[in-house]
Amino acid sequence: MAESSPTPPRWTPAASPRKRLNGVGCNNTGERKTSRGVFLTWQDVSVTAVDEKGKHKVILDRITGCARPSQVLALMGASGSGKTTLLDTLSGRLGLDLIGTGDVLINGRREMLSYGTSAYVTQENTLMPTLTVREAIHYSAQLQLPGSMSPAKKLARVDRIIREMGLSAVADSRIGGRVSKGISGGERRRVSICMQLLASPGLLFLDEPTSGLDSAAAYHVMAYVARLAQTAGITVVAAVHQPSSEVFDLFNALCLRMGGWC
Ligand SMILES: Nc1ncnc2c1ncn2[C@@H]1O[C@H](COP(=O)(O)OP(=O)(O)OP(=O)(O)O)[C@@H](O)[C@H]1O
Repeated sequence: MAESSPTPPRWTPAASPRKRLNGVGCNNTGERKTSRGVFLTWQDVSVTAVDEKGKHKVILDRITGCARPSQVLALMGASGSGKTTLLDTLSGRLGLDLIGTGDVLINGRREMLSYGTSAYVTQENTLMPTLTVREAIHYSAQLQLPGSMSPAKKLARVDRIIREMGLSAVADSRIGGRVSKGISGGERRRVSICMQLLASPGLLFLDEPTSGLDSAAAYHVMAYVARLAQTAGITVVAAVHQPSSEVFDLFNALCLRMGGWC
C-alpha cells in the first residue's frame, strides 16, 4: 500500500459546506429513519501519513462504503491493511500526523460526530479491577450523564445496559485483574462496551472487540452487540480480525480489504 504522492488538501468536515452525496448516500434510498441509528456513508476517502522528512505513505486510497442503522458492518483485512485507520477516519479520531481527504457523511450531511451521537470502544479495557461491574458502569454514568438527570434514572439506565449486554449474573462481581481473578475476558469487553453505551449513541465503533478472546467468548460479545444493534437500531462499525464462522454469521455487511476496499 505504501507509495509517494503529493500532499492532498487536509480533510476538514466541519469547515466544509454541507452538501448532499449522490450515489452512495444510504438515506437517499427511500428508507425511513425509524431508530436512533445513523446512516454513515463515506466516499473517496484517502488517508496519507507524512513523516518528519516529508515522505508520504498512502494508507487508504479512495474508499467508498456505508453503514446502516440496526446493522453490524465488519471491517476486515490483513494486519496492517488499514482497518483501524478507516475506523479512526470515520469516527473523526484521525491522528494529526495523518491527512484525510474525501467525504464522510452523517445522515447524508457533512457533520462532526458529537458526544452522544457516536461512541468508540478501543482495543484495551481500561477498567478498575477493584470495582464490581455495576459500580464501574454506575461510576462512568455519574461522569458521563448530565447532572440534570436524576440518580434514579441514571441507575435505571445502568441496569438496563447491564441487562442488554447479558451481564446481570455478574453485576455484583468484582472486575478483577492480573492479581485478583474477577470476571472473564469476554465479560470485561462487554463492560467496556456498556460504558460507551451510557449516552445512548446511535453509532458505535468497535476496534477489535474480540481480540484476545477465545471463540466462545468472542461469539458472546458479538452476539450481544448484534442483538443490541437490532433492538436499539444502533449502527455498528467493527474492525475485526479473523472472526470464527459463527461470529462472521452475525455481521450484516462486510467491508473487506482485498487489493482495494469495497
Ligand atoms: N500515524 C501513522 N504514521 C505512519 N504510518 C501509519 C500511521 N498509522 C498507521 N500507519 C500504517 O498504516 C498501516 C495500517 O495501519 P492500521 O493500524 O490501520 O492497520 P490494521 O489493519 O488496523 O492493522 P492490525 O490488524 O494489525 O491492527 C500500517 O502499515 C501502519 O503502520
